Amino acid sequence: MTATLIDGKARAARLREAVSGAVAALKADEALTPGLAVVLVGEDPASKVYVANKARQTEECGMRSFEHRLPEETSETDLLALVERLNADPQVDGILVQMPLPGHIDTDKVVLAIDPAKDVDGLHPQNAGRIVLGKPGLVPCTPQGCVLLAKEAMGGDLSGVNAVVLGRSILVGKPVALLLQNENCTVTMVHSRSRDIAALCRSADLLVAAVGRPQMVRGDWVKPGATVIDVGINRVPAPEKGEGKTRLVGDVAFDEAVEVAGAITPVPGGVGPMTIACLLANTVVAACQRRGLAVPAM
Ligand SMILES: Nc1nc(=O)c2c([nH]1)NC[C@@H]1CN(c3ccc(C(=O)N[C@@H](CCC(=O)O)C(=O)O)cc3)C=[N+]21
Repeated sequence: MTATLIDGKARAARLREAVSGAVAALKADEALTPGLAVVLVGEDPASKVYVANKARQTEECGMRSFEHRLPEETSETDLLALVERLNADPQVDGILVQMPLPGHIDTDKVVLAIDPAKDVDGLHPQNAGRIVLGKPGLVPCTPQGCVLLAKEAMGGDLSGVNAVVLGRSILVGKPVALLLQNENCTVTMVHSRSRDIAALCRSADLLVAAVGRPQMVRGDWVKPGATVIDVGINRVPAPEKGEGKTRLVGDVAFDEAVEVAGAITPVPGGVGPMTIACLLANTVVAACQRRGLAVPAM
């Protein structure tokens, strides 16, 4: 038995189509063009690629993209001043400050400075708190993408599903667990101090792997027929492709898990593309909520 592949690329393309439709309607009915500002500090090559992809897809959906590339040695004061300018700019509906920031900048301070109404990353404590309370707000993109892919694979309704979230990071594990609880799953959080991690994972009908350890989840950690969402994007050496080459692998040993699972996300082409699509959707949500407009279905 081999698992069904959950096509994150296709699901993300569908979400972007919905975003494009919503943007077209906002332009026609409200003379409103949502805008997303992305801030990149420094020269990290992977971050540069992501930021370029975000800008391109923002424009493809009919929105405005504002890119701010700052040198590595930018001071915290200057970055905070830019965030304040973007907070005050009426053309900017969403603000994303690409992580990780250089070591001399206090990331928490920067996140706190972003207007929660423009926090399309969903990282501000006010938005994190709204998830805890089960209230609508701006939901972090990768966790939202995980939920959408799980729903796609499990017939649209996650009520009563036994879900295990491996990893408890602020960026993914914790918010995914909260979102799944809001979807009426029974959620177990598994982390480095958990006892018998493999057995806990094997109890899951929905397993979300978000630990950042390449191929940690083995085939025999997966319950036969389970849905597996692999959040990991790890670059590992690939000598078989040639000297110095690398490839992307997830937190799941895909070749093993695909033989056991009912459905599984590939890496690449799984959660990654959903993250960016959810960012675009959040920009539309932010643009509408800020103006008291109804948020379109996407
Ligand atoms: N404030 C902030 N928000 C973020 O959401 C954020 C961030 N900082 N810093 C970096 C991480 C990483 N991230 C990814 C998004 C899409 C792919 C993606 O589309 N990946 C493709 C493959 C890309 C490749 O080939 O390298 C895939 O999985 O198919 C990956 C990684 C967002 N991040």
